Amino acid sequence: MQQAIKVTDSIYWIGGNDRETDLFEGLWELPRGVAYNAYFINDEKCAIIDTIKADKLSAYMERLVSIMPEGRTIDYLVVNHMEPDHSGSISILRKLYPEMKIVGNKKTIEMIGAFYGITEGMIEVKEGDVLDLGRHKLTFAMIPMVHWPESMVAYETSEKVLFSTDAFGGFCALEGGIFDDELDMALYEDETLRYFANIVGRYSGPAQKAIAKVRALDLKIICPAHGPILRSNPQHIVDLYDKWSSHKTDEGIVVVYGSMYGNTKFMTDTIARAACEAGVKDVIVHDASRSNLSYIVRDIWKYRGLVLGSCTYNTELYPPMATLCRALKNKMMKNRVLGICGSYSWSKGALAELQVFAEQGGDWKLVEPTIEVKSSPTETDLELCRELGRNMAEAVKAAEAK
Ligand SMILES: Cc1cc2nc3c(=O)[nH]c(=O)nc-3n(C[C@H](O)[C@H](O)[C@H](O)COP(=O)(O)O)c2cc1C
Repeated sequence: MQQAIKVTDSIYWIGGNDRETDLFEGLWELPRGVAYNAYFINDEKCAIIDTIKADKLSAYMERLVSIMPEGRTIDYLVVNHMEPDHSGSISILRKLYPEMKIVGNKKTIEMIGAFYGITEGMIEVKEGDVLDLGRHKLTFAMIPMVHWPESMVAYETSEKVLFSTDAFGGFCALEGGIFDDELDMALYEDETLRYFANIVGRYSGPAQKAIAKVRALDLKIICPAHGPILRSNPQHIVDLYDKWSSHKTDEGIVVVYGSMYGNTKFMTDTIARAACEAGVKDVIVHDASRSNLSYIVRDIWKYRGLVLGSCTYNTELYPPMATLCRALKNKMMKNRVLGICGSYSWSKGALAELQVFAEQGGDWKLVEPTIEVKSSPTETDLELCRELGRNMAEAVKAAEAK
């Protein structure tokens, strides 16, 4: 039977690792899996923080019963977030522990009714309310839109533990270790950024408000809903989320191309080479057709510069490039520099759409020249590509100097 893992003398991890789901939310690749964290607090009253995705319930239940004291029941289920990777087992838990009170805010309670048809046995909490378990006391704070409207966190005052829901979480199953000091956190950081950029990034404004609340707490341990538990240096993850949600970027350029026969790729490779020759070390090239969108968005979130190059396809932007532009617009990114180029053979189309994206797709400073090539780039076109590469390099360096 799977065992609960001790976080403190009375708090236990009862979550599960998912290495079977290929795509998180049906979209984002999970080559290293994902963890759904949930916690049990043993006190005069027993409480659970969150449930788990329904098909991972068996590991969760094994861990729970491994630590449940004899003759006790679950008094409270705290629901910090209603996304079904955390809420998916509420109905079964309620059947197993019919006396268990479900604790959530007004929006949580509405959602529990809508998702699971449960309307009885709820405790509604508001900002600052305290749930008394005995020695442990949970104080609730609302963090709407990090990641859903009902998202909230619970801070346990006696042990200074924050149950932070999706905030400060990341992709990657917990590989043996579950605490930051048991793992090579450098490996987890990329997956945490990929999670942030794709799941939370759009809600950077709300994330900043949540971070301001967290900064006011005396913190010993952060227990997020995904990714490692942060106990050796919990401030580090807060600093990372703060950096990413305030749109602070590293010096570097992401180059993404959409190309069927290599002509547009020739242009973007030329731009990438010129940027490198102009002194930018981090130049990352993605093929929009082949890189999973989540990796492209992760890298774009990290670096200040972005170059988009697309061929024209049936009068429009090449479809994977259109998908990327749409995703980036949705993210409402700020403080970035952008270079664009396009190719066509008769009607044009791609570059015009990239120009619209440059104007309406976020806070992008357009770097000249924009380049449009008929079929295959000439030496004159390639010289313009080199110029764009050099100008991009200058722009990302100048932005850093500010
Ligand atoms: C299926 C297909 C559809 C295309 N549709 C258009 C189009 O509507 N208008 C246009 O000007 N060129 C169109 N083109 C031409 C390409 O955009 C052009 O040849 C471009 O240089 C190809 O770039 P690539 O080598 O990077 O794929 C199309 C090409 C293909 C293969």
